[in-house]
Amino acid sequence: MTDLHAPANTETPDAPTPALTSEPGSSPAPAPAEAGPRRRVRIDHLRRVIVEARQHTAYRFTVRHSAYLTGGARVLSRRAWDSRTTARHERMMRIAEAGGNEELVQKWEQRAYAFRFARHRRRVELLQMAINAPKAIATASAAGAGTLLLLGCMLAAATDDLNDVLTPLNTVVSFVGWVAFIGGIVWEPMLYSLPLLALAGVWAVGRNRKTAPSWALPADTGELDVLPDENAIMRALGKLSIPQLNAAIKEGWTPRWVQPTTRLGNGYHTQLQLPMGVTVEMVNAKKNVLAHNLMRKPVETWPTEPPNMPGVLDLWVADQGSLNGVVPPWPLLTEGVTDYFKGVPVAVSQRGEPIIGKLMAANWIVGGIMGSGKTSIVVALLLGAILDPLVIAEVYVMATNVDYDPLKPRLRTLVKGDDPEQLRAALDALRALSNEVTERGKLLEDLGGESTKLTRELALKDPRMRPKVVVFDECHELFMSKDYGKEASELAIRVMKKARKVGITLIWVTVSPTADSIPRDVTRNTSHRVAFAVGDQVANDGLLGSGKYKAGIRATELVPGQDVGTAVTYGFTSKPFEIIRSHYVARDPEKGIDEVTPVVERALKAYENDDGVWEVPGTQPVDHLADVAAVLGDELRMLVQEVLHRLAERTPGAYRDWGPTDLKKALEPYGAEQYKSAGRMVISRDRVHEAILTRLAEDTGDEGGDEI
Ligand SMILES: Nc1ncnc2c1ncn2[C@@H]1O[C@H](COP(=O)(O)OP(=O)(O)OP(=O)(O)O)[C@@H](O)[C@H]1O
Repeated sequence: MTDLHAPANTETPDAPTPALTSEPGSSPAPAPAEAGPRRRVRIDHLRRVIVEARQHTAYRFTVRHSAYLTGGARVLSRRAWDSRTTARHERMMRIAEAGGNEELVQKWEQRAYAFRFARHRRRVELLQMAINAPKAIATASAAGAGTLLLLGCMLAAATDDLNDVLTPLNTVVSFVGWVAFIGGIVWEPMLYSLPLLALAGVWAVGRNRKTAPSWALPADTGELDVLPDENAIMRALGKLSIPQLNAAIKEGWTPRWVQPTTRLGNGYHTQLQLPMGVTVEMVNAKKNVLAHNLMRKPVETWPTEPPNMPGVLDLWVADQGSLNGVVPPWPLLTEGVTDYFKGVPVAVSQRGEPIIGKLMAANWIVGGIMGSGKTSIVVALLLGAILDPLVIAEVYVMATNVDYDPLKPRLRTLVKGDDPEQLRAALDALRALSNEVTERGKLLEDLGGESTKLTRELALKDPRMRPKVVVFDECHELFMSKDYGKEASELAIRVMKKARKVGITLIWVTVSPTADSIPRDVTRNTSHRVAFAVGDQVANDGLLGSGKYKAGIRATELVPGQDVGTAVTYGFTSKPFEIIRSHYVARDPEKGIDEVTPVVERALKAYENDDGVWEVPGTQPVDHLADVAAVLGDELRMLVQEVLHRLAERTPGAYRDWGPTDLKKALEPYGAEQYKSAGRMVISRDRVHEAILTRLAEDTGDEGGDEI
């Protein structure tokens, strides 16, 4: 028993099975474990040879042109097949069915039926013709011969020569003979050249459709793709691997260009209607590929859906590298005062236009990872704010840093640190603000009369109504505090809801913009949202609002360390979002750079000498008369629309939103407003010049009066 079982027991799983064992005397078969790597080495080697062969020009040339031929033949045979059968109809039905479009399915079904019916009729007619052909040929020949003989008889009668009876018949016969002779000569070369012509045609189709593998195609050295025009966009969309989009393109979809590609700021703007079954969200999910296809960085490519145009893809593609250029210096760096009620310059848009940060009736949230530029934009905003002598500024930084130290002389309060003591101070500030908004509300009622919100005149009337800017930096420390967080959240929401009208601006700054660290209602009630580079979708939507990431509004695409000072924002313009590049008021004590302190000194001086009167808000004094005169140039008269257009082009920050009424309001005091001429509203150059001269005379007169 033991012997019988012994061989079976000695077999190990690795031992070769009897069938695989080698013949006695032959070399042993290689172990299966060794076969794997060797085969892999051979495959790798083969793969390398194939890839290296692609480098050879002759090889690429051969493959390319052969592929043009086969590809062209494939395209043509497919076209032929499509035209002879109902394959195209079936395909369209499948697409319509997949898109749930019943109506379209039925339409294609009807077309397929009509096609089959017509084809059947054609075939029946052909068959009928083949049956009738011999009879028809015989009849035609007999009729022809009869006519020719008749002609011959008439000829013979006219010439009195019997031989002429057959003359017409002979002429026709010899003509046919000549045709056959010429045909015989031409036929042979034609027979040989026809396949060549067909081959050339097939090759041309293949070349046109670029049917060769991409590695074999000639290198495209053209710069064309850099311009994101309609063709480039179609090519880019076609390579997004969105099945519904690919199917539509394959079936010859041509989009409706709602807005053909036009130059807009530092980029190009296009709007197109997407085909059925393709949403803007689907395109957005492939935004990185789209950017790549358009030879841009994701942050330079902005596919969005305009709020009032469902199904339309709004695509703004920035110029390559437009985010890398230098941001102009802060306009108030060396001179100028501001007006809290008109806002302060903080950035330029990606399109190069100045961005004015609103303070009145605005609240801000600024977020982003460490070192992304949060403090710098808030410092620029604060510097702008304190350049208005009316503004009271307070800063609570719930961390220990020196970022706001240079502003201290002009700040009413600067609290720094994340100990309970400082958190408590921030909470107290919120408590005080909570009372203040109520008080200010009452004061506004008493002082304001008709006015529903604080104005400069009211703020000047009563020191208790001076505008106030309060910064809470690293505010998540306060909101997440076990002891103070809950109360702070409630107070923050309460203050923000009432602060708008009474001239209090809250600025929340955080590195952690999640629902746990910032109460949802704080974000919801914030008008100006600034997202510098953020780590993920949660932080993105925490700052910009829920659903923004999905809609393609993504600060996650800003590259940390590279896009410092660049932010995706909401609420700055009427657009669904705006990319801004903030001005940087530099300060680096180690390098001996300090642009902040001189501005603070200027602000302090203005504050101390404050007589409540200053010339200009914003960056530059805006002189409407001078600006209108400048855009009029040498024109005697100009249409109002043209003047507005030129003003907006010249100083977009001041005139972008202007309409005819604004223009009228600005020029009316000088008697230079628009009037009707030949049925159209125009501005007269002479009137504007006259107004400037009158103003000048008045100004000089005033100065002279003072001197006396
Ligand atoms: N707009 C800008 N242009 C150029 N450099 C900038 C800009 N903004 C910030 N920087 C540079 O980035 C550095 C970090 O900026 P900032 O302190 O504003 O970032 P932050 O997000 O507040 O960082 P943290 O969270 O660590 O405080 C600055 O010291 C400056 O060198």
